[in-house]
Amino acid sequence: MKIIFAINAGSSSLKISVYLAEDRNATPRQIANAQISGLTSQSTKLTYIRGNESIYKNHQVRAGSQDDAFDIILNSLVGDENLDEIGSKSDIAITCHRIVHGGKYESAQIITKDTYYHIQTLSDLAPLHNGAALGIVETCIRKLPDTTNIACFDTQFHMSLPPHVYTYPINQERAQKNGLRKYGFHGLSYSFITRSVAKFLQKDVSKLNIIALHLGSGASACAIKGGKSWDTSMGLTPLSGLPGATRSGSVDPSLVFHYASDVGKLSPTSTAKLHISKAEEILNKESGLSALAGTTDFAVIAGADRAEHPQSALAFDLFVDRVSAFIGSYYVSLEGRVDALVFAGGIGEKSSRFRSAVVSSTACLGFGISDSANDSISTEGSVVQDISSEDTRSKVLVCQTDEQIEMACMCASKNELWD
Ligand SMILES: Nc1ncnc2c1ncn2[C@@H]1O[C@H](COP(=O)(O)OP(=O)(O)O)[C@@H](O)[C@H]1O
Ligand SMILES: CC(=O)OP(=O)(O)O
Ligand SMILES: [Mg+2]
Repeated sequence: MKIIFAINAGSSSLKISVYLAEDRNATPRQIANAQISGLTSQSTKLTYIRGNESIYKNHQVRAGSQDDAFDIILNSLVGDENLDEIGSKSDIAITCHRIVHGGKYESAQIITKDTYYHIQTLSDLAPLHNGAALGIVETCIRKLPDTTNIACFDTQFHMSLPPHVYTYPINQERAQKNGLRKYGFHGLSYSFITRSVAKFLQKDVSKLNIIALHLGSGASACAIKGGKSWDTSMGLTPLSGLPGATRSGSVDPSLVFHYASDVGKLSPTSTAKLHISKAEEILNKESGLSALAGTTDFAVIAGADRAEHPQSALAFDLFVDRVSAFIGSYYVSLEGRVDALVFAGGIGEKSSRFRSAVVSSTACLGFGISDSANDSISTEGSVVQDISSEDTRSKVLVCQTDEQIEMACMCASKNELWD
């Protein structure tokens, strides 16, 4: 029996789930889940569930960074006298970390000095993520000396992208030398979505074709063909593709040169560990929905009165337009053989208004939803919920994605951790 900590440092949230793993063949059982959300907004909130009991729901806390959030959650979990399975920090046998950029790693890696330094060299390619996640890895090495740290990569699921999709039309010698290609992210989520939707539709994973949308603070789309990633909207870094809470998504690459005279300089928040230019800072942290609507909270954007808040209406319409364009593109690249369109991530799971707008703008592809099913999605309900209308050509589903259980399963099945 082992206790597994699964840590998911997103760009606006920190989510930690705790599992008990009986042996390498059993699915780890969740015993607690804690998350701090709103790290890019003024109000950070803690939600903590032990077993089936809600201990805190949207409880205001002060956390300015992923590091602060980690300290709060670790203290809540280890300090909880009623969480019987954890007597002390040394009970935590395995800690898995979601590392957004894993370069060419094809499987989860036990974190040694070498893997740590390699992941650090990739930090410039995931400026909102790798550095923050490595900060938490360092804290775990210091505060949980008995745990084995494992890196689980967002990029792994996309290793199946075909060459004509992952190649950029640039000098190929330079591309290969510098690893300049489409990597794709949110892979732990897409891997979970693929397994869960195949089970829901009672289809063999290897025969499943879906268009999946992971729409959170970072947003991406993925065409999944025969259960494998076939195309995805993020690229070398998580900046390209769809706009995010603070990210521009794809823009004309020349825009950077027209923005301001000093965009090529290092930004003031650049450090010895992370070299981020002013241009990268603007496009990653000062753009996206927040630049248009003045908030990163999509519930506020979707709920705003269109006449009174035209900026929110613009942000909403622009996001619908960009998401719909990827659905159209992926529908074609899957040759119209699409079992389901799947919504996931904070926005995909919680905004019925957004799902409705996207499905109506892609109705020409045969997608249709039932308004009553769409309005009654419950985040406490089943993992996959069906919102399709009777006459839809492909199913339209909502999946409560879970990157933490994906990591816990990946790690629990590693033989070397049980020997
Ligand atoms: N009730 C809601 N309606 C619409 N959007 C929501 C709601 N609650 C949260 N969100 C959006 O979900 C996003 C967070 O999604 P999540 O996938 O948890 O983020 P992260 O990218 O940090 O992992 C926030 O940017 C917020 O705008
Ligand atoms: C890759 C990425 O953008 O992740 P998140 O949405 O969790 O910030
Ligand atoms: Mg996320």
